Amino acid sequence: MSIILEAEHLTKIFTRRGSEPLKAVDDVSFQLESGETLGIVGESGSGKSTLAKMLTRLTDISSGTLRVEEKDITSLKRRELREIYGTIQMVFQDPMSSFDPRKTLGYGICESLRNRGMKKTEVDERVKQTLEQCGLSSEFADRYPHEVSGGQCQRAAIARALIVEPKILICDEATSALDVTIQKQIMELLQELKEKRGLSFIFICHNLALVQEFCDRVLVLYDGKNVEEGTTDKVILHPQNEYTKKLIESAS
Ligand SMILES: Nc1ncnc2c1ncn2[C@@H]1O[C@H](COP(=O)(O)OP(=O)(O)OP(=O)(O)O)[C@@H](O)[C@H]1O
Repeated sequence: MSIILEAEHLTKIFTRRGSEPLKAVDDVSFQLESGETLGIVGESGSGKSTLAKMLTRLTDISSGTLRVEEKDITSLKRRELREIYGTIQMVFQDPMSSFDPRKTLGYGICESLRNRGMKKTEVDERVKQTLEQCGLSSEFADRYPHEVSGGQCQRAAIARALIVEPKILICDEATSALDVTIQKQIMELLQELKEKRGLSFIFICHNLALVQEFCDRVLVLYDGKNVEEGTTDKVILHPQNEYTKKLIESAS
């Protein structure tokens, strides 16, 4: 297997006028293999979302190096990032707020393709196909975010991420806002996409049962630091770090 993403000593410091600088992500290093699912766990405020945003360059990196398919993307400028978004995409926790309420889901899903100058007929066909792959009929393209359920909206958000045919999907609590049955359906969809497309996943989730079911390896963040990393069974069944032990105890 080849390494598709490599984080070396990633650090994020938030500075705000009138308050002490905050190290939200502190010297985090890890590798993601092609086709692998890496879970990132940790208590609220441990830096999971900040790390996810660094990996997609939605937030700037204070120090360290980030490579995607061996290309150093640590300091790429906004306009240079378009190429990277063909490889790496993100799905957020709240699907409703990730779509513009005044635009149809179809409009939101194909935005990145339009920006690439693809023809309208081709774009429409891709939207239809991708929606169907995500378990929604093509008529959902004409609906507005408030006209669909949370689960359907998350499927549309996954379609929007997949339409550019990325290799890496970062899911930041992508099922946390959904009820248990819908959560299970979305997990099945992600599993199917993983098998069919050979996608690599970074799966941020506070539900350790889901992490255990879905992830090959787990990284534990505590106070912005990578305190433990290993295969899912090793970390969850035989944790070494005291903090990981507490995290697992509190979840069971
Ligand atoms: N834009 C920002 N400016 C300043 N501080 C921030 C910013 N974003 C996050 N933080 C701080 O960074 C730390 C890590 O936050 P982050 O959202 O990454 O944690 P998390 O593990 O994802 O938490 P949760 O599970 O609750 O979503 C927190 O102390 C948070 O207050």
